[in-house]
Amino acid sequence: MDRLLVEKSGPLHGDVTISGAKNAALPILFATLLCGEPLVVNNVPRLRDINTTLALLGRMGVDANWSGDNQVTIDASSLTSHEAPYDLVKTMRASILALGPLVARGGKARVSLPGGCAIGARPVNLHIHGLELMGADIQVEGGYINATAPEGGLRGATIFLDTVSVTGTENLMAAAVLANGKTIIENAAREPEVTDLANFLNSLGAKISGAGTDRIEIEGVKALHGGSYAVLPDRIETGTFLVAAAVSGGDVTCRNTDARLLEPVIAKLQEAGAKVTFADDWIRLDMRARQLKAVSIRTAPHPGFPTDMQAQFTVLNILADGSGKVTETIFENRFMHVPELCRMGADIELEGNTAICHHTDELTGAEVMATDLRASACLVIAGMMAAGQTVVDRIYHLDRGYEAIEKKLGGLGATITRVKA
Ligand SMILES: CC(=O)N[C@H]1[C@@H](OP(=O)(O)OP(=O)(O)OC[C@H]2O[C@@H](n3ccc(=O)[nH]c3=O)[C@H](O)[C@@H]2O)O[C@H](CO)[C@@H](O)[C@@H]1O
Ligand SMILES: C=C(OP(=O)(O)O)C(=O)O
Repeated sequence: MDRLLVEKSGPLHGDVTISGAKNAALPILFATLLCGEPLVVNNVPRLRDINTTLALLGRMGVDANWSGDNQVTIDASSLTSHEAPYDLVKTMRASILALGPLVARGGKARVSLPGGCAIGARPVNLHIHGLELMGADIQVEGGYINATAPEGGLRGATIFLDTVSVTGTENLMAAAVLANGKTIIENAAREPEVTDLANFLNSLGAKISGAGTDRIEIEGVKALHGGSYAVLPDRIETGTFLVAAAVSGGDVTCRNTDARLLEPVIAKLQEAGAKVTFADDWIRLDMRARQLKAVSIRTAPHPGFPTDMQAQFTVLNILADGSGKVTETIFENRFMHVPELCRMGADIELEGNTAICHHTDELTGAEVMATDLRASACLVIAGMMAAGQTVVDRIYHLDRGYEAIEKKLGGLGATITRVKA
């Protein structure tokens, strides 16, 4: 298993180019199952999760391949299988996004249940319930969801989501594109990645309105046509680099990104004392000669503070002056990074779903274990601020969601080496 050796860094300086968003690219790639004509998707990040998705699409008979550094070309004109098997699904929960498109286009789907993961149980009951309201017959057996569309295909329906679910909204929105009649999703997720998926599908002839609000309407169409689309920038990768710049006292400009995607994160960075400036496609954070102050955050669905930035702000707080409370409201077990940070000398008290983070004079390098994607990123940031060397193990988590993170941080002055297993 690959590991990262992270040395203590000085202030980070320079420019870093942000990749396309993993959480937009994944639903977009699965939604290509809806379309029988050729498609090109640009600004796709080179990630383990994307390769898993291409492999899954390949198993279904889709011709899906890299055709450029960050370009994927797809031909899903003939589907030869409607199954997403456990061996691939177990490595990536987002595989559940195959369910809606498969049952909408091919009339049936057999998708392995993704199971829980380090951050929580993460059930998919809302995905299943929504498809049932659209007329699908669903049986869960032997760890698989077996779904069959009714005679004549899925029917439009009004779906109230009990809980705001990002991939739940995306799965149902995608399925509704080829359903007969109108579907309304109430209490829909408003994340920018949901809007990006809607924009992609509309560019192929879908009729979706209201994406980005909590009420999405989809008027079903008979078929989608081919086209090309560029995935939006990764707001979580951007936020991770901004936090790394802030804790190091540096001056970093993130390019190929969009500040409008990061309003809650930028607001907290400014509250923490950072100078943040931005224009259309860049964000600069300047922390030189400024004092870092702890901030309290509470995760919430968009436009609230993103849970995917929670671990990074936990590190920010332990390195800042004062104490800050980090409250996690989305996932029941998303503090696995806390014991690892404490092994590096952090002073954090866990009380239920709140981590109370106190200023720590100096972190010390240690051998730490990455438990999930954002926890891994937070351990890399902590390692750059710790005396001596930090060894981050199990970085396959990191490779799921960050494109060449050690190279990008290296370009800003960090010393991080990947050791191949
Ligand atoms: C690939 C992708 O886009 N992943 C993101 C997506 O995950 P994901 O879409 O899996 O997360 P959800 O928005 O669905 O989860 C939100 C909450 O709803 C619960 N829930 C969800 C579905 C369901 O059927 N029943 C149910 O109870 C979950 O357990 C969780 O407590 O949104 C999360 C919340 O912003 C992010 O952390 C993930 O990075
Ligand atoms: C939790 C995340 O991803 P996933 O839903 O793919 O596990 C994440 O991107 O932080």
